[in-house]
Amino acid sequence: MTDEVASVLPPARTAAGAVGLDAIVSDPSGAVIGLDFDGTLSPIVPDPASARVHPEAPGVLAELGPMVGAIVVLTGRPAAVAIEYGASPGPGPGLTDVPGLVVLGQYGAERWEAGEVTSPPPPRGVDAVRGALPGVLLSLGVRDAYIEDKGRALAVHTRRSADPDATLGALRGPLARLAREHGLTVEPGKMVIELRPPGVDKGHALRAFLAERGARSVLFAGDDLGDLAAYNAVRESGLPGVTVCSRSHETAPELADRADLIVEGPDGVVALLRALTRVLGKGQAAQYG
Ligand SMILES: O=P(O)(O)OC[C@H]1O[C@H](O[C@H]2O[C@H](CO)[C@@H](O)[C@H](O)[C@H]2O)[C@H](O)[C@@H](O)[C@@H]1O
Repeated sequence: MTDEVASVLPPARTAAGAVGLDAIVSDPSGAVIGLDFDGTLSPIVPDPASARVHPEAPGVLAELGPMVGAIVVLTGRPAAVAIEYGASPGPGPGLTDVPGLVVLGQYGAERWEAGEVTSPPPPRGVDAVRGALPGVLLSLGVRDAYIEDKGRALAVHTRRSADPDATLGALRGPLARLAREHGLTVEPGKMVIELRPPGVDKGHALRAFLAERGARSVLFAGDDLGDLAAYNAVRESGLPGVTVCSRSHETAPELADRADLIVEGPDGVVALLRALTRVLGKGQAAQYG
């Protein structure tokens, strides 16, 4: 990496991360840029339905898209919801304006691409859990948790409860039992416990996407426990790769410990993507100018 590039891009904290950044900069058409949605592209807010993409993210991604192999959003949200919440509130671009964007939703079970969503039908256990969940919460005396119905998964949020941590603690065991009884798995996250079908995670999803695109390098940015599987996929791929932690006061220590690069929340992610766009734009100008 030249001194000029190094002065624009934030430095990696690990040797593997430095190799990954080098590979992306020197051969951008082989790079896959993977991004989580909530907490990474979209600031965390109390009401899950009010989350919206960082206003500058789609514009930066729209510039970066043609410079790299692919940009993929890997999220626990339904793919169509990430697209909806990724819309521009004003005249600027939204996520649908990012050239070639793919969104892998519900931890990789769903795919949005070129305006089309593909999604397998939810397993029967999800219906059973949907029916049982309100009664389970009532039996535990939990009246202030919020159930987010994602079609093929149900997320129980405690961020707006009177005591979010205590409520989360009280729910952990019973929700794990409920999930087990109906063949589902539990996905813990920031003030949320999700009951979802097993068999996919962000690691599977990223591995398959890297193979599909014949990736030669990879960067993945995330902020929560569900993103660790994608961090594993970056390392296990054997490709030069960079794991990025979008940090906040509620980031689990494992995320920051295992990240090659730490940035401060979605603002930091956007700044990193902008720096990458600048560096790659200069490279292209030098090549063709
Ligand atoms: O994989 P992600 O894109 O990070 O999605 C993970 C979960 O994110 C959402 O919940 C989180 O963000 C909410 C809005 O900022 C916040 O209120 C909540 O406390 C966070 O856990 C989403 O609601 C879930 O469905 C996603 O699975």
